[in-house]
Amino acid sequence: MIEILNLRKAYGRHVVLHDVNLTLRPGTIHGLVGANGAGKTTLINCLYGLEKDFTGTIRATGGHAVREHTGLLPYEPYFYPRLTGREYLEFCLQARGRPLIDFAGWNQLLELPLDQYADEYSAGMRKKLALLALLVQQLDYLILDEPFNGLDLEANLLLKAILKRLRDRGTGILLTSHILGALTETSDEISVLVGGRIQRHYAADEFGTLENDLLDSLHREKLGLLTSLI
Ligand SMILES: Nc1ncnc2c1ncn2[C@@H]1O[C@H](COP(=O)(O)OP(=O)(O)OP(=O)(O)O)[C@@H](O)[C@H]1O
Repeated sequence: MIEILNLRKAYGRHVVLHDVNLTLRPGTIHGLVGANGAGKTTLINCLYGLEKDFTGTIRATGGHAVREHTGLLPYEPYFYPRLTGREYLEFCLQARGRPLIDFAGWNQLLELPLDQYADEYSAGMRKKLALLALLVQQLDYLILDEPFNGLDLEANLLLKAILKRLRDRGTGILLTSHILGALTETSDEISVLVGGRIQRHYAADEFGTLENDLLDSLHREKLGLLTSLI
């Protein structure tokens, strides 16, 4: 289990995260939803150790550093120039001290041209390669920032199936998405981040009210305007 307790992060005088508490359990998909600028990426960066300057506690059971057993899919994966997809996968395994494997079986899933330069891939292919690199590492936890964004319909459907299978095999997954349906279809629980605060935590049997709650909390005034217009 990974626990975030009373996380507070500021950039200068701008407090971006206010006393955030969140738990990521093994065998669970935890969705994180929030408007642009709500603080999702900052939360992920603190969780993964990419931001150091925060207060609060982030701890994994067993006393391991979160990063030891956790993979991150960033919003926009970056690849060094002149590195093929295959070399990137090999680099990721070597960086974790894992033995090299034959990627052929794994690549039947995502069908990437592994011998082309990764920085010449399309946006969707780049996301698939970053995902494939996480899959081959067989990590205990995954943090996925907008994994569905940029993927075609086929890959979206496949990714949902992959995430559910990983969850059933015990992986704990933290997932952000602006596509509410993608979150409610895959997640076991969803936290709503508003202005850097966890506004509410929803269990799966409460997802039915989530869309209307969000509409009301985000757009109450506009909904009033809509009623007067239409
Ligand atoms: N390096 C930084 N320096 C200063 N302010 C930052 C920095 N990174 C993020 N912020 C601010 O922190 C707030 C939260 O940003 P963050 O990227 O975490 O939001 P987000 O929920 O991931 O948004 P989006 O859905 O648009 O990706 C924003 O107001 C942003 O301007």
